[in-house]
Amino acid sequence: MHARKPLVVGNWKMNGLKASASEFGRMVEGYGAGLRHRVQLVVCPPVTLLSTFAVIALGSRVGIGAQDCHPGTHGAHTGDISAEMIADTGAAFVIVGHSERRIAHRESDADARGKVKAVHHAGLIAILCVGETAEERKAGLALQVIDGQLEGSLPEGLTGDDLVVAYEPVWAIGTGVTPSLSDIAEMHAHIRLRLVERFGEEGGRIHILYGGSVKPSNASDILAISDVNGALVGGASLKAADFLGIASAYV
Ligand SMILES: O=C[C@H](O)COP(=O)(O)O
Repeated sequence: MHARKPLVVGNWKMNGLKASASEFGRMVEGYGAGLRHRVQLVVCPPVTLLSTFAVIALGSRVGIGAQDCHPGTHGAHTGDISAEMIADTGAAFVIVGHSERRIAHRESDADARGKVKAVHHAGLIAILCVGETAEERKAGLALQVIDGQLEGSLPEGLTGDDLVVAYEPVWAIGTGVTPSLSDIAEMHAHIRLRLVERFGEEGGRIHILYGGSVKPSNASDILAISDVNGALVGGASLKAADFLGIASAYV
């Protein structure tokens, strides 16, 4: 059984300017004792806001994460950011292998694996995203695709404590459409099985988040599913009221 607190992660994607600090401040303020005891909140702003958010979050127990990193530690990689640089801002998490990077930036499982390794070496926790396309699901290949992504993206030497897995069906991201509750349950149980095969007992404790059109109105149903240990939230994480509304499903 999963013993740790559930995890609700906000991925701000390419949204947010300095003025957004006040909205984040409202999230931090709203993370009162009632929520803190039941759920861990993490917000992943664009890198330009990482340090600012880390300072605002000080003492609040809201975690901060980045949305991507380079697999290397340093060097001639114009425009890239290393996991160590992310750690230096005070962030503790890094999203890796989001489908918006896998598809738009043609990132492979091998790319994701290199990044998970870098995140691990920097002492941070990787939130590894996996998810099938609509075509793959229609062809009955969803479970197989996720197996391939998990197998290809997890480096040797990783421990379960350094990992969060987020299941995000590509067709559910930003569309308002979600899989049926039974399809989510089937996939999460399948991922759990694979994690236990790979990490043993530790695999039973890894958070498996669901992502894709999570909102306050569907959060209670989705988050009540067995082996759904939290959510990775895009659009609805930009507003404090919506993000806290989703987390409140645990209260
Ligand atoms: O990382 C978050 C996901 O891509 C979900 O985005 P969404 O909640 O806007 O559908």
